[in-house]
Amino acid sequence: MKHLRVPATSANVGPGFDTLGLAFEWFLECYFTKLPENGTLEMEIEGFGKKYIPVTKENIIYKAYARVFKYKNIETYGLKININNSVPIARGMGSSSSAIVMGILVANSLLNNILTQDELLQLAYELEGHTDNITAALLGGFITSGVVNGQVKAVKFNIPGNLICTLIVPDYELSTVKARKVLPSEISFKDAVQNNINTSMIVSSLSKGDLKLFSQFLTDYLSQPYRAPLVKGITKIQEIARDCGFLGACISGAGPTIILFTEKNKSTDLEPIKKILKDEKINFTIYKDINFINYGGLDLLSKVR
Ligand SMILES: Nc1ncnc2c1ncn2[C@@H]1O[C@H](COP(=O)(O)OP(=O)(O)O)[C@@H](O)[C@H]1O
Ligand SMILES: N[C@@H](CCOP(=O)(O)O)C(=O)O
Repeated sequence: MKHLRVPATSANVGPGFDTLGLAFEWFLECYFTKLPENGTLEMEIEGFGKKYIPVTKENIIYKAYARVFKYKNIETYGLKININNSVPIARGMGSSSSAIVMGILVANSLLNNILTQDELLQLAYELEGHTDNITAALLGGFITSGVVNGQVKAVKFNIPGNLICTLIVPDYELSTVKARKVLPSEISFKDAVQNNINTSMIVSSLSKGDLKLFSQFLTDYLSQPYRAPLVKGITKIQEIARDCGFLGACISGAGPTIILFTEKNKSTDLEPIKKILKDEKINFTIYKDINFINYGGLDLLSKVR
């Protein structure tokens, strides 16, 4: 069996809609091997989604796996795969991208690394539809990405060692498809300019490790104003996040998870934030002191026996 881990990810990082991503030290994990008969599948899932994620060829891990064989015009190898999913689903932590990247990397591994990094990125992007999560899941770190002439391009930066986060994961799901439907087709020039400024300052401050500067440019004018009604508590939490000792708060990916960026070893107070969530009548789980990683699924494949 081989063993693979693919990180969960947080897309957008405030204003960087569809272009910025961060990889968490938090994984979708699997053990897999080739079965003798082509086209067969034996799949088991533990963890989040165990009760409702299909263990059939409809599973997106398998769809991504099969896509690689189709792309290379090779008959799909039989697959036995045991999945352990600790990534909350439809919460804005990139679960679908981790699943797609896993399927592609499993296929690539069984095909003796037939694909280049560019091909891996390209196939993953075509299945997911946006580049921010899949690039972070594949390569890790802090990623800027985009598509030019149909081709995915990504630039990776190391994440400052003193940047960690706290995640507030509500008990309700919000699919990325639904959260994209509320976005407008146009925004004002003023908002576009401010978003432009904020995104470039997030990239430059994070790449230089200047967390103070980073904390001042997290406001998003592209998606958050329209998604706020779907992400309970976000506006009020953002207003008080810095007073509570955090660097700032934003929606993780398409939500509904709220990410509170934190400087390591700085004291923070979650109580006022919990009160806001309580007033909004939200059930949630808080994950404190989550680390980021500078490696991705591409680096995390190992042969265990
Ligand atoms: N481990 C997994 N295996 C198979 N499918 C998964 C897995 N994780 C997520 N998915 C699929 O991805 C969907 C959620 O994707 P999406 O709405 O983009 O939310 P997220 O923010 O979690 O990526 C789920 O409904 C499920 O179909
Ligand atoms: N840029 C996308 C990111 C979606 O991330 P997810 O973790 O919610 O899948 C968006 O904001 O729609």
